[in-house]
Amino acid sequence: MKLKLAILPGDGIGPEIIDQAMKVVKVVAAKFNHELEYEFALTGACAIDELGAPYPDSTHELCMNADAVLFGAIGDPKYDNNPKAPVRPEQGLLLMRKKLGLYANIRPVVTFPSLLHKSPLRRELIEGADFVAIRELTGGIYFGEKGRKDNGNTAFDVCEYTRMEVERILKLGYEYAMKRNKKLTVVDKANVLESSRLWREVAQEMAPTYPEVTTEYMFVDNAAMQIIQWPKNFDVMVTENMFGDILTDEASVITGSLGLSPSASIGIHTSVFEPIHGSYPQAAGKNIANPVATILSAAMMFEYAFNLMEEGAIIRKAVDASLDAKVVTVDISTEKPYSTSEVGDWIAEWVAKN
Ligand SMILES: NC(=O)c1ccc[n+]([C@@H]2O[C@H](COP(=O)([O-])OP(=O)(O)OC[C@H]3O[C@@H](n4cnc5c(N)ncnc54)[C@H](O)[C@@H]3O)[C@@H](O)[C@H]2O)c1
Ligand SMILES: CC(C)[C@H](C(=O)O)[C@@H](O)C(=O)O
Ligand SMILES: [Mg+2]
Repeated sequence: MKLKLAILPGDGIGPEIIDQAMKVVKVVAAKFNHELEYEFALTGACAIDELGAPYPDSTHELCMNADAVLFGAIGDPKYDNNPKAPVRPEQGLLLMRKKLGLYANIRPVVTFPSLLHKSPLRRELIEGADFVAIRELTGGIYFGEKGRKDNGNTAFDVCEYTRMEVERILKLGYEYAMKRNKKLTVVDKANVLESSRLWREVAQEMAPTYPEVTTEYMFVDNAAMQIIQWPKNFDVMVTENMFGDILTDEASVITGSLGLSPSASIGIHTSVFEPIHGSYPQAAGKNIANPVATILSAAMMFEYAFNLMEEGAIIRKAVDASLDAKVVTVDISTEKPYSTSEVGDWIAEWVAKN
């Protein structure tokens, strides 16, 4: 099969982790006789520096013409620490999501048997935890009207959802639940927010269409607690943009490190595969960041964008083998940590040999 990819490394640790994922992608493509075609493009702070925009038109065109996009991370402290910056790297990510129609961000939360001791949570609570968080990605407060009034002394961000946006993401949630353990948890703040009440209303209307699925409603504050107290009670969780952002960083504590959490952003025009973490600027250029989230995002790319399940599976097996063999970065083991590139090499070699 021909695999045409757009590769967007981004900022900070982005280029280092994308290098490792690409080592693995190349080995998998060669092993299964796929024709791999890929091109790199700028996004984030590096794109602002070089081309004056965080998601330049040339990058968008490349993404539109690709079968799938592999994305690293964006963000730079020079913008994080300047609330008055007129243009920001994060705007590039949001614009990419909007322009590619990436309405659903699938964030699996699965524990790794050899890392159960790494989580601050008790083993018996997390052993066997396996759920999927589906985060709405192109609506809500991220994309509502925002601004200042009263001479800049009052600021506002509007949270808005249309029925169509809610139906679309809930439908995906139900389809996931049907393929899994038939339980859907709709997370909202319907006791306070009107936008959440629309979510709950639409979910209540849709639930009878999926009689085999148990629909559960949970307020987001409660969900934040239950995710880490009883993670095994979740099967598929669906929620709005910002709640999903926050809850899934929290959920990474179950697996042991934010550096292990991959995602797939399913789109109308193409799909983007990206770790859930950011550009981790403190680690940039040090060859210490965990590349596994990005490597597992590449596994999701084979599975979701190309329906190549064996290719995804071998990457997952290689990652499991690396964790079993303790070939891990410093966030997992401070005893004998491996570098980012050593972990990438080990996983790529394992795929080649097995
Ligand atoms: N999708 C994205 O591109 C994305 C996501 C989140 C944050 N950001 C941006 O990244 C920058 C830094 O944000 P932040 O510090 O809040 O979040 P971050 O996710 O970059 O890092 C938070 C912490 O998580 C850990 N971590 C993250 N990635 C890791 C990895 N691969 N290996 C090991 N440990 C890892 C580190 O302890 C780090 O201090 C900001 O500019 C922010 O806007 C971008
Ligand atoms: C950088 C930021 C815009 C982004 C988000 O909030 O969606 C990030 O945190 C993520 O999870 O991809
Ligand atoms: Mg986030």
